[in-house]
Amino acid sequence: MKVQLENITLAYGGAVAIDDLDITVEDGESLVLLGKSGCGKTSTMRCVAGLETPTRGRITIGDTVVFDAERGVAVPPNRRNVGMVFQSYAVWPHRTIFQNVAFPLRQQKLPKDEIRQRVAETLEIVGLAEFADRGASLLSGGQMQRVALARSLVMRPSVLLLDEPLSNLDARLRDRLRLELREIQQRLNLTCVYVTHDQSEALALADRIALMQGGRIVQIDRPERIYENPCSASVADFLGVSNVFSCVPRGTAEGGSLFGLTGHDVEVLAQDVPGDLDAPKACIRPEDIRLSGDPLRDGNDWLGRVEVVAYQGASVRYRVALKGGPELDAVVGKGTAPLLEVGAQVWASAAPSAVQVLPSEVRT
Ligand SMILES: Nc1ncnc2c1ncn2[C@@H]1O[C@H](COP(=O)(O)OP(=O)(O)OP(=O)(O)O)[C@@H](O)[C@H]1O
Repeated sequence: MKVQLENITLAYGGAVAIDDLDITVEDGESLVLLGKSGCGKTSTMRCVAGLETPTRGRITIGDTVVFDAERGVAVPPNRRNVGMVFQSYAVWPHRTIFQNVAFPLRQQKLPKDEIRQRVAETLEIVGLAEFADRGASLLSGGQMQRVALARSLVMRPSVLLLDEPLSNLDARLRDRLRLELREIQQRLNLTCVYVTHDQSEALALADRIALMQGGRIVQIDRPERIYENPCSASVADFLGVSNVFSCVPRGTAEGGSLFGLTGHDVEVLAQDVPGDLDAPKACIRPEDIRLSGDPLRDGNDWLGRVEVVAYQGASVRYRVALKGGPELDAVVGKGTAPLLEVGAQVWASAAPSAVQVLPSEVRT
């Protein structure tokens, strides 16, 4: 079901945690709230669930207004039909998986047959069908999180809220469950709001990402668009663009605008730079840097020395100290170039279209 937040403001004492927020989550959409610790992600989610009372604004789920500060409407959490999954699993260890998942349906006093059928269906969805009678204390972290997910799904919620549900799991399991979650969300056409501070999780799970800073949304868009067109250097930095440099304009040159990197002798040529930028920064994604023995002569070529080589399996990550300039990160796909050694002299090159000159921050 569609979820709409209008002008939501939430203050704890005098401190504003959410500042006049407007978001619409479309029916069947997975919206990820992404941002640094303390930017207001969890508070936003708790407002939707009814666990916090905003100071101002209105929240609508489907056609029902569940909160309206002006009209004094505040539907209690248990009547909003909102499912929640947290970082801590909150699974009862002394009960079986079946009992854990059946619990909310028993609370609703549904007939036994219906409970059995709905729990079985839900365990099938999360891949735990054959574990129904197992004691929950015998489960791994990943299985526990699946039980927690099943316990929410079994209620057939209008919207599912997930707050860093994978952060207690090890990296491999997190990767696997991330894909499983996305598959379940898409198959069931679930409306989801997912909170994370992990940009790769956000990119993988979102139909749209809402990037939050200081209780406000600074950019909201599809993952590929927000990654390719961040609105500010701080958003680019947060999304993993590790080459972000302060710069000053040096006029135009053939093929674009020229910028000098502050504190260095290096210049960069960039395309499509908006005029009059406040505290401009040049941002270059590591995968857009090419390393080779010769200059490529298509815009930007900088001579450098390989300082660090980190083999990552599918790719190799290099740190290159530019002559007279800063260090650059470059990610080179497996098999696209011979492996370089620490100390090697290389040319680092980037097309002007790969250099984005952005304001340091955007005000909303
Ligand atoms: N119960 C509370 N009382 C007072 N201040 C709070 C309370 N809960 C949150 N805050 C403050 O509100 C702001 C937003 O917190 P929130 O938990 O929503 O951020 P977050 O983005 O989810 O962070 P994290 O990723 O660390 O969970 C923070 O400054 C936080 O310190």
